Amino acid sequence: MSSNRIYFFDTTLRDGEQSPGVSLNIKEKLEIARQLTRLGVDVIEAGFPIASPGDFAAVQAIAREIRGATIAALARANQLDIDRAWEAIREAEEPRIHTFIATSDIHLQYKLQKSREEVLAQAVEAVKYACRYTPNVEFSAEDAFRSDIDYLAQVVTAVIDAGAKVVNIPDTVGYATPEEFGAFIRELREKVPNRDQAIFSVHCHNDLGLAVANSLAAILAGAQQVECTINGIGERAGNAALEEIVMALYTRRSIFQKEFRIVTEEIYRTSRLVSALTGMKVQPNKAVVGKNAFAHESGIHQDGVLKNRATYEIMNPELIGLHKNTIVLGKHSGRHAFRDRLQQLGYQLEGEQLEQAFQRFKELADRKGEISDEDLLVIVEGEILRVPETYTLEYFHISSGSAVVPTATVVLTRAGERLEEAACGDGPVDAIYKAIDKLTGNTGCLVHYALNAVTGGKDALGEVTVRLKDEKGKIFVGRGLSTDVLEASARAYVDALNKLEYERALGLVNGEQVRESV
Ligand SMILES: CC(=O)SCCNC(=O)CCNC(=O)[C@H](O)C(C)(C)COP(=O)(O)OP(=O)(O)OC[C@H]1O[C@@H](n2cnc3c(N)ncnc32)[C@H](O)[C@@H]1OP(=O)(O)O
Ligand SMILES: CC(C)C(=O)C(=O)O
Repeated sequence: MSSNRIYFFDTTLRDGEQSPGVSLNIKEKLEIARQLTRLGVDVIEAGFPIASPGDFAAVQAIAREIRGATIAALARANQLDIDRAWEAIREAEEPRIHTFIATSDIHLQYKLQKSREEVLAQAVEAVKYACRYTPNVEFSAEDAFRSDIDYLAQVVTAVIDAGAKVVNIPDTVGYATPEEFGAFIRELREKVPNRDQAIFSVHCHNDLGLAVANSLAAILAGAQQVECTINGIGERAGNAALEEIVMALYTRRSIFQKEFRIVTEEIYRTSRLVSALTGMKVQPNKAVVGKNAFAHESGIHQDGVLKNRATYEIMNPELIGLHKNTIVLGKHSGRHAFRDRLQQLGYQLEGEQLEQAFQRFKELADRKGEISDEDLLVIVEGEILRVPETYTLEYFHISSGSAVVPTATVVLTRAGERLEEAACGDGPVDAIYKAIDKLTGNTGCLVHYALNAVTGGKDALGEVTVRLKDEKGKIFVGRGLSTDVLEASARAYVDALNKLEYERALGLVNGEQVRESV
């Protein structure tokens, strides 16, 4: 283990999925795990297997398929959680059990209702128990930063003695400031006599917008692993954003002098994929991956960049995988040019997937003319993420205006059967959704609807993201893309329903039996 090496522990699929309104199915989780592997993360925290049969199945599928990264599963400090975590990850190339318990007095008193002695004993017991399955055990002291540092040091020393190979020090509620957190990690390390027998890790939340700054301060203070998520998604205000930590380490390498194995050129693609699948848009001014991160709007800046990029750019956009392209793709382009551009964008589509994406590209090019890389990415992501279609949108007709009740007629096919219904609504989208509900018998409710223009101009593609909540509260994200926003809205809704049907078919909705194959 090089002392200069920083290990990236990605928890997009666990803490990231704890973002309100986010729910990923197995196919989506696998797709993200594959991309995280290409990105070069050291550890993928695939989920919390005890949480639900769906979580268990997703962690197991990732453990079975992914090679080249450690696969971690979260478990509370008890035998049932640890057994379940191990069962899910046992087939991984490099499995890791990640067990945790809180160490702050506020958590002990109110949440766990246990004394310090009891929690210390439970932490040690859990680590010893997990070590019966694998030597690769990580222990997290939840709410570590608000814990008494001498007690925390006692717990950390004891779990290392019990066999933990990684000890994680979270700022669970994002309370720390960088100077404080750096000093905290430094002091803690000094107070732990067996510190050299484990990797020290940090896990920072972003409640005060300081998660990345705190993670970097911890690295300077001796932390060797950082836990983070793509686009910084996660519980409440989110986690430290992986892409920001990586680019800070790279761009300011004279300060940090750290090595890591992240392939920076995969950052942009990973960010897009996670945003597309979770339905969580990246804000335009977000560092590194925001739409405006490399855009220069004002004259003085443009003049400077034209003369020398370094005047206003501290990072080369190509470093994160953002390429400018001069070849125009449009309705006269063929499969070779299409496939070639996809390869440049990092997608290797073959066979049926390539054909479907190509057909979709042609349909859009017919309506839109020039297709940009942004448009292409949306098409490809849609294709990769497509679940088997229970319902296919064939046709819809809208009657709407300022003085009429909006009415929609929708035609879907289900297993070759043509289904037709009409409904009125508060607006045209509402009317379409009511007609689809009648056709499919959907009783879930729409909890989120967002319309986003993929590129600029009046022929911009409209991308609609919806979140549909079923009777048990499970969320299904659907996406639709079209130059016509009503069509994009209809497609997004049908996509969400198809995902719901897909999970039902797998037996993962409402805690039913889990089927073996995914
Ligand atoms: C900081 C973090 O991000 S931690 C991870 C948070 N993630 C999640 O919670 C994922 C989703 N969670 C779930 O699906 C559920 O909460 C489950 C399945 C894990 C547990 O569900 P339930 O058994 O119904 O318990 P519930 O969530 O209501 O309460 C948590 C219980 O775990 C206990 N607990 C909390 N943390 C720990 C821990 N690290 N070790 C042991 N016990 C713990 C609590 O004290 C409480 O116990 P009690 O029932 O004796 O009061
Ligand atoms: C379980 C731990 C690592 C966590 O998510 C936190 O403390 O925020």
